[in-house]
Amino acid sequence: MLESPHRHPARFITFEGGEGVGKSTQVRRLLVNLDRHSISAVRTREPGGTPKAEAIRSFILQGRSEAWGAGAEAVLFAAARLDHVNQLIAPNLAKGTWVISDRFCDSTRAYQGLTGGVDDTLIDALEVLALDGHTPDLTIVLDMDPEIAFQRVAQRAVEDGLALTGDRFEKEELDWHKRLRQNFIDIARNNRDRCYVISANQSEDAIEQAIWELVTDRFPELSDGPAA
Ligand SMILES: Nc1ncnc2c1ncn2[C@@H]1O[C@H](COP(=O)(O)OP(=O)(O)O)[C@@H](O)[C@H]1O
Ligand SMILES: Cc1cn([C@H]2C[C@H](O)[C@@H](COP(=O)(O)OP(=O)(O)O)O2)c(=O)[nH]c1=O
Repeated sequence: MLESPHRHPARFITFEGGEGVGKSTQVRRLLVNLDRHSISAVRTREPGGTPKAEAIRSFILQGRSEAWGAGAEAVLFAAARLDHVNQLIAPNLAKGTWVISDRFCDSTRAYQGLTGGVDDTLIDALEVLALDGHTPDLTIVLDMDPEIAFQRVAQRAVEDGLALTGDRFEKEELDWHKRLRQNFIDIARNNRDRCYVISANQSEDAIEQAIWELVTDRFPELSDGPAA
């Protein structure tokens, strides 16, 4: 494997959590901070990230797979992930570029597994298949009350003059989102070496700072300061 200019392997970081907790916002901010430290990084998302995976994303989020059930959907998310790993994640890491993904495998475990009732055995097997050894080096779980997250999303839609339509999963009831929140906490507890929970109920700047402290603590090569 090639190494980054800092002579450390490129890192793979994922963001997880419920709807509207600020994942995309913080992924963008992390990219800016990495750039300031001369780390080359790509931003990606799931489901999606490659043309084939984006095709699966549209199919699922438009609700066309809903009748197939959570098990088949878990397989579809994994099929998208397999392409994403093979075509984007692995090649970038191999050439020394960090990869920052807005959602990854923990979303399948939280949504289709713990919430959708798909058996752990299938979720585990799909994870082995799709990741092909590319377990994230760090997973940041953004955590907050879903009611507040929805208010943020609604507020922004009003400000932008947009209708609040919502995809398949955004249309679920509040209780469903509360269970989902707990699922992400449980996943983090079961993967303490990889997952860190950060409160998303803070200003964007405060969350960014908490994430940067975590990332620099985890990857000491970043503490060298910005490259000249
Ligand atoms: N810390 C924050 N405080 C207030 N609003 C926020 C914060 N972070 C993000 N937002 C706003 O909340 C909405 C959802 O954020 P977004 O990053 O798209 O979340 P996600 O990717 O988790 O769905 C956006 O309108 C965004 O501007
Ligand atoms: C990656 C992944 C996403 N999802 C769901 C979570 C979201 O509801 C949706 C992705 O839509 P997206 O618009 O990216 O949601 P958000 O902005 O909240 O991150 O797909 C799964 O159910 N399983 C998965 O494996």
